Amino acid sequence: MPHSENATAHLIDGKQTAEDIKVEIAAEVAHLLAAGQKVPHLAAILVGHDGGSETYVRNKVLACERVGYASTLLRFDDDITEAELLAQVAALNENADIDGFIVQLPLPKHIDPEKVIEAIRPEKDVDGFHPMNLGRMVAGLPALLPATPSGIVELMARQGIKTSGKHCVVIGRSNIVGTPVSILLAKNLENANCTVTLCHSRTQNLPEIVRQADIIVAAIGRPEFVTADMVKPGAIVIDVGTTRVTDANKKSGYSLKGDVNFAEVAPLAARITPVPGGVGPMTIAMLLLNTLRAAKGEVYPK
Ligand SMILES: Nc1nc(=O)c2c([nH]1)NC[C@@H]1CN(c3ccc(C(=O)N[C@@H](CCC(=O)O)C(=O)O)cc3)C=[N+]21
Repeated sequence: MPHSENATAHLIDGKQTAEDIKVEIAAEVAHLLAAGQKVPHLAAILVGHDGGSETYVRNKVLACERVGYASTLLRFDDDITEAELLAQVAALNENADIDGFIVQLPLPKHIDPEKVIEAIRPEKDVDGFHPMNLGRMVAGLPALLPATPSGIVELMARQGIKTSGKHCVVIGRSNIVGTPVSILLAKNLENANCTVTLCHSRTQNLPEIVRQADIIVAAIGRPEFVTADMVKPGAIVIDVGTTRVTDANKKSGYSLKGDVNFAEVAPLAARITPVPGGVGPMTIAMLLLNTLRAAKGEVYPK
């Protein structure tokens, strides 16, 4: 179905799909309550005052309220020491009421994110960033899966996009998105079963490789990096980018730009995710799902 006439008819509605998932989670929470059990409890650590991080963490807390979870937000100034932050992580590890927690990234430069992530108990690591969860994911063992990558797989599955056997080109090799999504897409998870090519900043002939993709996952963090000349007509385009750019016409003072030049690429694509309203809301829905799985001891029995 190449060359769509209507620029919105072929949008992949991540916001609606995330809503559907939240409704399913809320029903499970109602069951837990009816059975006299405690509701899942998600905690988030936010260090500093990065505008984007504040928005995402606030969205996560709001999403908890929506599905009936308990939530705790721990805020610290960006002069918190690494030792203090590690002590906060240890306290959440020990707190039996907390089922899962995240430490919002990025962290200030004087704090080593790897050290902080490794300090999180794998069974409470609802971001799926701990090496234990990453290793289990790679090995195909039950694991808490990172939210954006599993959200991308879930989104395509729920939108009826057939990915099995297709060539997926992932652009970007970050620990949070590019690397894990390339692994998940190659697995049988939700019948993903893609043939995956992972491109990055050192890739030669990148446009030529991306043009071979049936499915493009753009996770570079550079606004409008993917242009029309890189897209095969009829491709599926998943845009993971959410860069804030100043925009005097917006009340907030900024607008969100994806990694795909939407105006150019949308007319070529069979299906495409918008920014906002695509992958972002799915990330939050999958975080909630991970929290439920952690609370139920699904991956690491309690
Ligand atoms: N420990 C940790 N875990 C993360 O999962 C994590 C993180 N750190 N650091 C930053 C990135 C980014 N991220 C997003 C989550 C939701 C939206 C989202 O909901 N976006 C909305 C728009 C929100 C807005 O208006 O800014 C949308 O695309 O429709 C975007 C980005 C999670 N991350």
